[in-house]
Amino acid sequence: MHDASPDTSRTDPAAALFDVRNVTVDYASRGGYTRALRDVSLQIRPGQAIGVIGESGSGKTTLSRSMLGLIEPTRGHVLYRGRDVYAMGSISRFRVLSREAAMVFQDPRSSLNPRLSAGAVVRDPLTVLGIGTRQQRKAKVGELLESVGLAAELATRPVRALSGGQLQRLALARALAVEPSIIVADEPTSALDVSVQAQVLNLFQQIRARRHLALLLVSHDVRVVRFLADHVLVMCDGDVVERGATEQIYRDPHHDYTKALLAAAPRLRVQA
Ligand SMILES: Nc1ncnc2c1ncn2[C@@H]1O[C@H](COP(=O)(O)OP(=O)(O)OP(=O)(O)O)[C@@H](O)[C@H]1O
Repeated sequence: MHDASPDTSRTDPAAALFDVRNVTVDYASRGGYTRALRDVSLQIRPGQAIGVIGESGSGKTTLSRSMLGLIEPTRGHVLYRGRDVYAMGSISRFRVLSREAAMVFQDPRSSLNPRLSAGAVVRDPLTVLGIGTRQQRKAKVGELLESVGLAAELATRPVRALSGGQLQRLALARALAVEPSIIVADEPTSALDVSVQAQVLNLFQQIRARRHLALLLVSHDVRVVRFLADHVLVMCDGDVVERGATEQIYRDPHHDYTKALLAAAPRLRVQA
């Protein structure tokens, strides 16, 4: 395996946010099982952006979900700041991970409740986790909307009245509400029009830099990963076949699968 990354695994585990150790996930299927992940290890440190690329079915989503406490590994361990996620009770697992690791999904139209107002969407995680007083939550919603480039007045608008780009900004504001250490984004721009994809990618980049946020970015779109991630994991049929610093992998891929994946991708134009 080509491993150009000095800090994705094996190095000082105490400093990692996530430390995924030899995780295997099997799904039961009729007459047997599907091995979605095979002995996968990785570490994510504060502020680090890791991209996971691979074709459909390669195990990207299973990896991110197992890190978020949603799919228990068949073998191996997921540690968050040194604590084994699946050794915690389900309530502490929820409390720790929902405060520390926030998700942004592919399609905000299906992940956000269309009947809620934009403000309620952002306020919800604060209310559920009991963060701040009512007044503090209200003020924070306005700040969060503005931090993702949405006018604070949008707080009263229903979700269904917002555009795709506005919705993904809203999803990011919701994710930021709990002041997480890491954002886990699964195909965050693939449901958006091409014209707004670049804006949303730029926003992710700015917010990450401003808040020193770590990012786990799952995408089949290798251009998106190149733009946002410092390190890349290349997955094929549940295996990590290559990993390393993004530019190194993109300029000099070693594995045939990575070469094919990169060769198939068109160029992405993002204004800096
Ligand atoms: N709930 C499930 N039950 C059974 N098999 C599953 C389940 N979820 C995923 N799989 C299988 O596990 C493998 C990995 O799937 P996964 O969704 O993690 O891949 P992916 O790379 O995220 O794909 P995509 O880009 O299409 O979302 C695939 O073979 C898939 O069919």
